[in-house]
Amino acid sequence: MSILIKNAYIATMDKDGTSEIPNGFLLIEDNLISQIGDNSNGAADKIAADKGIGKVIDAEGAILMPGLSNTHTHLGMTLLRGYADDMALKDWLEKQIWPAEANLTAEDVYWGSLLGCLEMIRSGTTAFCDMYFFMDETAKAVEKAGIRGCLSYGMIEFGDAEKGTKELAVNEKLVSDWQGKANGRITTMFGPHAPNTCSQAFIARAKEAAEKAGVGVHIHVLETEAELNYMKENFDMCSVHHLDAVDFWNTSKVPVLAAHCVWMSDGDIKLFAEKGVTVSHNPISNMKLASGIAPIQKMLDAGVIVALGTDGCASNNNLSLFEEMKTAALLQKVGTMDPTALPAKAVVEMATVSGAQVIDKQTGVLKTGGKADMILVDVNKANAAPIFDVYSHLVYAAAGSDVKTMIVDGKILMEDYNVLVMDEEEVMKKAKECAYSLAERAKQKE
Ligand SMILES: O=c1[nH]cnc2c1ncn2[C@@H]1O[C@H](CO)[C@@H](O)[C@H]1O
Ligand SMILES: [Zn+2]
Repeated sequence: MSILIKNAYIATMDKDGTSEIPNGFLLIEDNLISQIGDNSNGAADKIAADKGIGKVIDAEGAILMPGLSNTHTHLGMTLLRGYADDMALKDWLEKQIWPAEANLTAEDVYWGSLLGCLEMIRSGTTAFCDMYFFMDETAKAVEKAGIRGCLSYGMIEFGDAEKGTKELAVNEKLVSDWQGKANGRITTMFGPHAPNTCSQAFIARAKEAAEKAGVGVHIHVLETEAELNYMKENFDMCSVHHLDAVDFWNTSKVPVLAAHCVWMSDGDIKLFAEKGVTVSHNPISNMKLASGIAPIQKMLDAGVIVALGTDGCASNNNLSLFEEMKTAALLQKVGTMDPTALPAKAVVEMATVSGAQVIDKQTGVLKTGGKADMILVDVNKANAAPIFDVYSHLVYAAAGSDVKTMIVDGKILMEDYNVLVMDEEEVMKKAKECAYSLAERAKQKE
């Protein structure tokens, strides 16, 4: 189906082309953007008539921009939203989250993932990178929801080689079953959990498997000072250098996605810049668990690719990248005591272009030939009057709930606030049932 969007304020996020078109149009044919341009001379209506376009969206009063990419999630954790708060990472995982997760079923993860997809559609996220369990279920949810998902299985090996072999087999099956499915909307990665929950040898095996399969790797790294201290005590070096010793950060064959990266030294940052690692910055989770402030401005200055992520819903507690963008900017300013740190446009780039680097390089900007993944942000709202600068509006004043329309891979998933791909009431009902029953089962086992 062809779709023509007209009268939009377009923020293309394309560094090589026109970055803003105040009265623009965009034409989608199949799943690709076939034309984008100025509409002040009424070009759109002529195209619609000439081509006999059936679907025309009048985007007067809306910003048209690339969809946002959430580069670090544990989607099934929507069920644990608010399950355990106000704790440090180690206690939070060991005393609350892992015992609860031990009771998870495939059905739980399906409804939790679908709820996550719904929340992402409603807040402008068209693509995400996930690391969790029962990933077939998340894949099915992504297939149904119509968004883009880059899925990894969270492998935790705890230095047990036999367990490691089993974990790798699970992730390998995910890759062989789902890579490229749903017209390429589903891609996969290997997900060794973290340098303090997996051995160096195991993480090296995971990287090898990823390179063999031609897919990326997704890992937590230097999230807490406790991890840094643990690595120093046991290996006399930080996580980054410990894994560099097995060439883990080499991105010449496959992308490497590192979540959190709070406790990075200047040397670590230089290494990530040279290697081309993508960092997923999760400011809200890092603040909530009091993990610290990642040196993002330093990373950007050094040339590191930095994207944004929410982390799981149990440490955030939502999936809104609009909140994440604002928090990223504010936290960096107060952390460096420099109000010029992480300006608005740089933050929007993190959430769009930079995130797309590891998910699908044909997305993340609006340009001819690119895949048609985009959103309309409603600016016919009190919090959007006036707008002097589109990036300032998106980062400091807008909210996820201002997103009114979403198109992914040329298909409309939400139009004028109506979600077209699932029964919202049913998804919320089932997810709540799963969540309360999971909590009940976890409590009984205590
Ligand atoms: O911020 C975090 N740091 C480390 N682990 C996390 C965080 N959030 C969630 N998980 C845990 O990572 C595993 C994913 O497969 C899950 O056990 C999830 O609870
Ligand atoms: Zn995480």
